[in-house]
Amino acid sequence: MDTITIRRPDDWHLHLRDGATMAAVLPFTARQFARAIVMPNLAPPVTSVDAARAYRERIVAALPDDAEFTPLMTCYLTDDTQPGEVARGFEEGVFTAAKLYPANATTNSAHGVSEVRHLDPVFACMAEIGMPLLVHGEVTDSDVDIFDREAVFIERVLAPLVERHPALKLVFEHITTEDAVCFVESAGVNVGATITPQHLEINRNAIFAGGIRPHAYCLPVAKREKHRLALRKAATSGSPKYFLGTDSAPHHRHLKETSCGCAGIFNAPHALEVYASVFEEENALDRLEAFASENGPRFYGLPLNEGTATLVREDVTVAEEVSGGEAPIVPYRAGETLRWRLKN
Ligand SMILES: NC(=O)N[C@@H](CC(=O)O)C(=O)O
Ligand SMILES: [Zn+2]
Ligand SMILES: [Zn+2]
Repeated sequence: MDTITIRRPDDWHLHLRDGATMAAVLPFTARQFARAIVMPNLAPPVTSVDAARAYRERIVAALPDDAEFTPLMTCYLTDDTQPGEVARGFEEGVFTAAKLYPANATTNSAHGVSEVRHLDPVFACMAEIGMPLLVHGEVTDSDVDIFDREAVFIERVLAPLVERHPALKLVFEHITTEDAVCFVESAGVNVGATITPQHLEINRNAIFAGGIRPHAYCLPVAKREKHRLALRKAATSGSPKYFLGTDSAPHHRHLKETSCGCAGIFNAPHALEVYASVFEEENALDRLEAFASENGPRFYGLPLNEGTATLVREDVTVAEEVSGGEAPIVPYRAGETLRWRLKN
């Protein structure tokens, strides 16, 4: 098989940033995906219906003329979030979901939630109206080893949360461990997960291959090989619980290549091609469409896209860097050759 045509895919986890950076990175995603769940971790974060509406307008205004792309907005939950604001945003079609960042877990999460249980009234309201909760699943205690933060989060925060709100639609975002796969498997149909291209391709060795590799660093950090294998198995299993979420997280080159580099991998330019290679390596190309284009909208209760995307078996070399507005950004697998090319 040298060509694959699938229903046009969506990205269920994306960072677009704002301003000139957003305008520079947006065309990459609009070329690959019909819709994307846009993360709200701007500075300051998107915590209100008005802020999300304004951000959505800035994104739409920055789209290339020929783009067919719909941004789906999210509400950043803080200790002060009121159920009424979240519900109003959902009912007015501004918020598609709400995002839970444990305070200080990742980029721009200083305003995140300090005690998850305190937001139970918000979660109860979301369960009632069928609004999905998206979770960055890592504890932040400095005494927990960074490679254990996802597994400990499941035990201390996520399992109790799901038990308290059994009907809540919940997406465990960018899962990186076998523990997360086991948790998702054991939970009800209302619990799903996104999986990034990099966590299917690299394990933690990639961060230290011959020296320190800032462009392989994201959060949650890549784990041991056995976890990568569990993620590949889950993504390609055909289970409707797993769907495509790139977590493309652009940071300018100088903010990655420095003594304290930012977390985040910019994979938007070739995310679909990378997923296709993974599915091919797992002999599961026939399941790529479900993962990329069907499981996400079905979980969210949104219509499937009408158009198609075609991948051809042709080498494509990833750029060494791309323009990121004020400064360049280094894409995932910069300078390397990929085996599939998205045609359009
Ligand atoms: N994934 C990352 O490493 N970084 C993301 C935040 C996030 O998704 O946790 C970012 O906004 O840069
Ligand atoms: Zn995250
Ligand atoms: Zn993210």
